[in-house]
Amino acid sequence: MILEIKDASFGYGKKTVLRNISFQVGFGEFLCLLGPNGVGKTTLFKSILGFLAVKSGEIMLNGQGINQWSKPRLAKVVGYVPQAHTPPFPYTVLDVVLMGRIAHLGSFSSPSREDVKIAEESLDKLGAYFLKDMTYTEISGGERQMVLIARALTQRPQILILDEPTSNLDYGNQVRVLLQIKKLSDEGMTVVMTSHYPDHAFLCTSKVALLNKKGFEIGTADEIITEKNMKDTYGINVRITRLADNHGADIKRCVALAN
Ligand SMILES: Nc1ncnc2c1ncn2[C@@H]1O[C@H](COP(=O)(O)OP(=O)(O)OP(=O)(O)O)[C@@H](O)[C@H]1O
Repeated sequence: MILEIKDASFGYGKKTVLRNISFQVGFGEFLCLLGPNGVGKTTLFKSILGFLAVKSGEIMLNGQGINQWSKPRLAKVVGYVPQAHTPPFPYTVLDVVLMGRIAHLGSFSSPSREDVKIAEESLDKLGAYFLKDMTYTEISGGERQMVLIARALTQRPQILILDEPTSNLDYGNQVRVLLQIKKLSDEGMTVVMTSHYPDHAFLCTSKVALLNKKGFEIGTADEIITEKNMKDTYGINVRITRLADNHGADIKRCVALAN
């Protein structure tokens, strides 16, 4: 799926949060959106999801403006992983993951055996199958995050939007989840996520967009994650270092300096 933002401005009522943003993410691309707290990352996502109208410009999916997409049609193709939340009812984990199939079910129909199989496979892919029969309100924040990602995978979307998908995860699960998402993008899914960690962008993404007071910039991780850009964006000194992985491939890392 191709997501295209054309000279769009975003905001609430009279308040404009982001101005004149343009970018494109295509089949199999994985875009990481970096930027400081409050810069407008979630606002951009709300607009892509159709929850918030753009103030000007256009958001297109496969060449068609999203205002021409019906809500049910959008719900089938766009998967969204919000920051972890606690629902008011004590559903089982499997029930929460099965909610990812809702857009594919007819009115009043219940999930089929195939739907349950897809939901179980999604949990399994993330190493979270053991949570299946637990009560969603009684698992940890990180476990809930895994369940929300499994719910989005169960939807089998064409584009996956993730708002800080690793924010509650331990060090190992952060890497496992990112590599799993990268696998989906390698298989052709379009992925857009936010992160507060430049290293996540180095690890798995094909494009990086940087939002800061100076504006908006997009390119490869190597082009965008520079010592100057990180200083301009986060106000801290960093050093970008290189090392080799177990196969000799080059990996970059962004290291914060104490001075
Ligand atoms: N419903 C709302 N009505 C008015 N202003 C809002 C609303 N939601 C967010 N904002 C404002 O829009 C700006 C951008 O907020 P947003 O949540 O998009 O930032 P963000 O980049 O996702 O931040 P974070 O990294 O902290 O999650 C902030 O100034 C915020 O106060």
